[in-house]
Amino acid sequence: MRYMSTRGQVRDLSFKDAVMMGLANDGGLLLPKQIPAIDTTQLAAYQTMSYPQIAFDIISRFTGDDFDQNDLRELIERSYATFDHPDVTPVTKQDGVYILELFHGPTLAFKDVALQFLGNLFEYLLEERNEKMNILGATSGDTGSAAIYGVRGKDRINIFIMHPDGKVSPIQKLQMTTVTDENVFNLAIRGTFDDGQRIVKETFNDLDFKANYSLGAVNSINWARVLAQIVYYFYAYSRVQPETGCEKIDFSVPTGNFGDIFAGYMAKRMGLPVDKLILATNENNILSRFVLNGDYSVGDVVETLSPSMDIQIASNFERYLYYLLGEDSESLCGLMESFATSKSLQFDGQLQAKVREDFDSLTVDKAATVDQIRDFHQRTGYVLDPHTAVGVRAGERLSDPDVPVVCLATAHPAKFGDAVQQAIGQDPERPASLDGIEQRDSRCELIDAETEKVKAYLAQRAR
Ligand SMILES: N[C@@H](CCOP(=O)(O)O)C(=O)O
Repeated sequence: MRYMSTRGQVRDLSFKDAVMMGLANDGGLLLPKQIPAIDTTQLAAYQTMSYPQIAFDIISRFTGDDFDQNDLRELIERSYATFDHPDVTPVTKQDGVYILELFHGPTLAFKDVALQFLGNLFEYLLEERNEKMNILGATSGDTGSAAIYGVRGKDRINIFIMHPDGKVSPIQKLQMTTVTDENVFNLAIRGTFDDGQRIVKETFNDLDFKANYSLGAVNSINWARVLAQIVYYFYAYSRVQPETGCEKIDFSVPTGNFGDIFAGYMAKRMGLPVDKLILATNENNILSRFVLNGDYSVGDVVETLSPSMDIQIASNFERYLYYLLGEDSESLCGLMESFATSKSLQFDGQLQAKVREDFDSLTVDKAATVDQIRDFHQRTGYVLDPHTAVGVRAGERLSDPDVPVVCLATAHPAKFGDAVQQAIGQDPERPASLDGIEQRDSRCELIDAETEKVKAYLAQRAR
């Protein structure tokens, strides 16, 4: 199994090197050269396998022979032992829709599924290579704490996480800033998540800086993030298919940075019988406009009730474009260059039709999000977080009545108490991990959204 960049200049990496490289050194994103296929016999076998067993089966198809398989199995088991549910990502049926609960990890969001794994993977690879790493990441709310929990206290790693000041929920902020381990640095940037993501990319694209400070990536620009997220699509299918008897399945995915839904797209390419991937967005609906009209043009970031999706430029979109353009790096580079200056891409009817073979989409605004949380709670007693509400709204509106729909529950409602309170007039139940969080010590620095300032900050505190 070898890896190459969407932009064609990085051509032949091992899995381990791809994980360590994060963003490809030519500015593109890394992808496996071949996509392993999972056949119907294996799909059936998953029905009696646990989450970690399925995870091992899938992940090991992407790691190649130089990864000791016993070590990999142990690493995966350890990563999911931190979840508070025996099924890791349980599926529950509520009023006709299946909810895939991805929020049973330490920081109550789907990001834990990949970042518990990636934290352990980094530790393992750094030990093996006798190296150190400085992680630089950007978050709109959930990746930050999940990444911090994935690597806190780890010997060879320092982590620097930027979040947009004042634009994440109070609990999201506390989950990051109350981790005061020596290796954790929180930066509140004066800007948006897109500024943070731009700073990450500009810093990684300075190849001398990247090498001098051994930069590591925890955002979904890192292939290992996408890989670990592919697993739960197969897991959900293995639990829902036997119950419904239906061969096909729809997934509805609250979408911001396009990493989660891209993992679903990869699962489909591997052979998972996905009928439709429903891309659910809030008012920051650049991806929805792309799916419905071929219009990928950047607007201003709007603050919504689902802050983790307050994103305009979705980094994994490039991975999808690579496939959409027939794996043609040259055309992709042309498009990315033109996007860098114009901030807009328009796709013709033929490409739009190709997109619609896999995706459908709906924009769910603030009022509809509140209405969805309230209405769903009245119908089922189940409390949705605002991101999941966006996904469930889209799933209920767009799925085919003959095809079961699985909605990805990306975060626990307790992370977004204000939105829930607004919708149902009561606070969501609080998991024990949040007990006393407001009283804990916290540490965070405010900084301008300028790449050079962030680089200087990191350089002074690097391992
Ligand atoms: N929604 C994310 C934004 C970063 O996305 P990632 O998947 O690339 O880490 C967040 O909550 O931080």
